[in-house]
Amino acid sequence: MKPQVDTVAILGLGLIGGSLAKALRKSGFCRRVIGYGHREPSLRRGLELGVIDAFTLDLGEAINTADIIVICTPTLVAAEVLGEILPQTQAMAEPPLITDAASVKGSLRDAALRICGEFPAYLVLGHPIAGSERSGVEAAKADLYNNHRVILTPVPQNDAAAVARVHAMWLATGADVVEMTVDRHDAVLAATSHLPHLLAYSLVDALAQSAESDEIFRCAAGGFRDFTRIASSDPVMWRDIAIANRSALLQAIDLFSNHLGQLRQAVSEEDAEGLHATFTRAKTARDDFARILADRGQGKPN
Ligand SMILES: NC(=O)C1=CN([C@@H]2O[C@H](COP(=O)(O)OP(=O)(O)OC[C@H]3O[C@@H](n4cnc5c(N)ncnc54)[C@H](O)[C@@H]3O)[C@@H](O)[C@H]2O)C=CC1
Ligand SMILES: O=C(O)C(=O)Cc1ccc(O)cc1
Repeated sequence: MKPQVDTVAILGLGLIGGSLAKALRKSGFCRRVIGYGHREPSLRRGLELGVIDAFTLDLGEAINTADIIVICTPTLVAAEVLGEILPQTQAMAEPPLITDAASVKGSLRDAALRICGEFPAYLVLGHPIAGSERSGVEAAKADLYNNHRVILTPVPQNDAAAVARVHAMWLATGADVVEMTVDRHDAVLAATSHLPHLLAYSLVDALAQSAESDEIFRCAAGGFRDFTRIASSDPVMWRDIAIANRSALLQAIDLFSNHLGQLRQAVSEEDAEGLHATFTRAKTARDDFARILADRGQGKPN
């Protein structure tokens, strides 16, 4: 691909930023990818691994040299980083395009409004729906976003050319790019991602604290492993997500608690018909979901 921009700067070179850097370098979307962060060792490691072309510990340098800045730090840090960047870019005649990969969008939209008064045309919020329970630049993979969704959440104040450029950047990684409102994004992700992580952490924590925990974990089967894989995810990342998306997450928790309460009652009353109906509905929905994933090339249809 002929380079569409000169420099992309990745702020926070971990799994998500490192994977984006690798994918962009492989695709040729930009001439070079630079890393910025507060920890030199992981940036140096990124350079050794060929994830980035260069790095800087100077935020001003990253802002002044990049055409696109992608914030890939934990969610609450991303709002702080916007607080450092936007006062500088607001004073520039031709500010770089700014985007991000954080898992919650409303908290960043609100931070941008607080900092700038009105939403900057050149800030396009986004979220790749791809990742894993692993973190850090060592886990970065060039094909992480291939055949995965990226959700952009443009607002009316956005410049259409800025949105198109972020769209093109993610397309270059092999992703399928869709658009959604900020609030819809946060409600959907609360239900499909933030609640499942909370449940996995909760189940593992509850069992780990019980007196028989050693025996429970020794005897657990594949279903327990599948259900709890995401409880190995980074606690800082998920603490930030739970706080940043608390309002939508509380609604998802309440919906789920209510449903679990009904299932509890069905078990207690030996309501075989009710249990069977619930499990059948869920199996049909899960089988449909598995087929959607298989059609997108993301797994087997089961
Ligand atoms: N891990 C996943 O599966 C996914 C994560 N996300 C979101 O992407 C973002 C990054 O997640 P990961 O790459 O998994 O985390 P990570 O822990 O692998 O990487 C985060 C990076 O940010 C750096 N960092 C922390 N504070 C910083 C600061 N003040 N200034 C500059 N750099 C700083 C860290 O040193 C680290 O290199 C998070 O907002 C997360 O919610 C989005 C989709 C999937
Ligand atoms: O590990 C998994 O299965 C995930 O669910 C990855 C993930 C984590 C956070 C996101 O905001 C999006 C995707």
